[in-house]
Amino acid sequence: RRCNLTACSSKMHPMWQGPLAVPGGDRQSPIDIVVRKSVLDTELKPLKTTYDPKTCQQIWNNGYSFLVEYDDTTDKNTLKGGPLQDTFRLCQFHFHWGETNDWGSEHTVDRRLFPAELHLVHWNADRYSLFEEAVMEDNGLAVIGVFLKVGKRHEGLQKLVDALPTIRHKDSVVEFTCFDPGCLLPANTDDYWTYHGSLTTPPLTESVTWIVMKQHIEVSHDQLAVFRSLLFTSAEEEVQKSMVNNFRVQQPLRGRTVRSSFT
Ligand SMILES: NS(=O)(=O)c1ccc2oc(NC(=O)c3ccccc3)nc2c1
Ligand SMILES: [Zn+2]
Repeated sequence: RRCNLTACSSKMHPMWQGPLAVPGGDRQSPIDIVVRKSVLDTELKPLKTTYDPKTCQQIWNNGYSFLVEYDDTTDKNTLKGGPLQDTFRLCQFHFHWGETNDWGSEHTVDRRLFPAELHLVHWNADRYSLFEEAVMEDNGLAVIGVFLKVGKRHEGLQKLVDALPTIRHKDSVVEFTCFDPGCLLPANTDDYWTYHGSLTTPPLTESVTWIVMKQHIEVSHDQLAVFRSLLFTSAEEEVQKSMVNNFRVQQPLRGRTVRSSFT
């Protein structure tokens, strides 16, 4: 079970002890997806992703998670279809995880926790010219969420895992090329839930169309353990803090409907 709020908040990074909800925020993320309350929408199309591994640029520790960043100045990495009317460009992907395999995901499904969650962050390139503009608009961003379970080793993830010890501290950056983010998607991307929400870390802006995959991916215990070897703190800080429990607690649904692309 996810630790109760007090236990979590004592262990959680200060950032997550901050505002649990944005004042007046009525579409905050993450949420618990109550499967039997989700509504089938037959208009929802299959997702269409096109990613070019050559546009991968760097991997860095931003003090909340580690990010793999892509060149988003062209239409080489796009997300279309699903609930989206426009073409969205991938700018980065990152993860959230716990200190143990018992919790770590941001979204939950019928209160079920996963040890980690992948977020592929895209912005609406049909209407805006930069992420920074799109992040302020209610149809500006689309984030694909993929749950991770502990099981067999994920071969595609290993190249990324091997780079983590080189970015242990906050603000460390290394060049990272030729990585296909598509290898982190589950085999079935036709089955997903979608709802209107927000970024789950500051600035918490309510500009995200969330697309949460029903099918999870598997990574090995050892691969996930390397995530936990990262640090929230920069090299200069005297007290080093392990980067774990970098998830936000679930937010009120506030009457929103979660749609499903499947029955
Ligand atoms: N956990 S989350 O909701 O997916 C989430 C939360 C907070 C985020 O801030 C950013 N910023 C950029 O990607 C960015 C990209 C390009 C330039 C500047 C910023 N992405 C986020 C995703
Ligand atoms: Zn995230």
